[in-house]
Amino acid sequence: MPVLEVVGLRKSYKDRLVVDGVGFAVREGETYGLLGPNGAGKTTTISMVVGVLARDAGEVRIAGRPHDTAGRATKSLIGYVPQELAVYPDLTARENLRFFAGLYGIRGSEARRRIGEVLEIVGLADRAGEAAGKYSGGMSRRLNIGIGLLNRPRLLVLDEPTAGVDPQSRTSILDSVRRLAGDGTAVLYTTHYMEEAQRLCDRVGIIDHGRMLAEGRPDELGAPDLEAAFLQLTGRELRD
Ligand SMILES: Nc1ncnc2c1ncn2[C@@H]1O[C@H](COP(=O)(O)OP(=O)(O)OP(=O)(O)O)[C@@H](O)[C@H]1O
Repeated sequence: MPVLEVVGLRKSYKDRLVVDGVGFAVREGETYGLLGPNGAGKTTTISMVVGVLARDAGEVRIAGRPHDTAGRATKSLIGYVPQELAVYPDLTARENLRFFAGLYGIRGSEARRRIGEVLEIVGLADRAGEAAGKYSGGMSRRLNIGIGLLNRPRLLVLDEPTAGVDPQSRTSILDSVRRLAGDGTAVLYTTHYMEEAQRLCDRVGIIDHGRMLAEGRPDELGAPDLEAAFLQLTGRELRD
């Protein structure tokens, strides 16, 4: 059974249909990339998947159970890292993690253990005592991912985790994703970077104008590489 199953997702803003019948599944240990140009509907899709945005139609199942915005049981299986950073600049990385662990109801020695694990995974263990406001953009992004990992999610959802970060943080983020997937976490992420998706993703879905145009392993999409597949499918380069 997939960790995530999405069927027939639909969303309109006023009269504009921005997500139009999107469906896909992500299995345990699988990294699934949702690819598409600006405005394709990626963020809207994953916002509905995690439940921060109400859907007009469609179904989301997590580990076989229906996921609705009030469903605590399925919510606790998801780690969500949005595009915008959500860390407190005056707190250290460790203090940020402690604060967010508290929100998840993780306290005391369990919180300490979990925070230690997370800092290790995102490669910030040796900088954990520094104020988050002093971090580079890439380090802040890694801290944000760490927050999404505190509850040991079975599904990790990342919105453009490597956009605009320095090469070192990018490598670190991709290593973290590989390691988490290796441990069985299902990873759903969006990216603009085709070459990155080609290397990292077990499967990708190409989305444009709110529709899923193609889906499969990067080498299955019938073009020399993802960049070419994208151009064939949409008639456009990825970044217009
Ligand atoms: N709150 C909103 N109200 C009205 N329109 C919206 C709203 N949020 C998004 N849209 C529109 O819906 C479409 C899909 O947006 P979305 O953010 O999902 O795209 P995206 O693929 O994630 O793009 P990007 O790569 O730029 O983040 C866009 O045309 C956007 O302008």
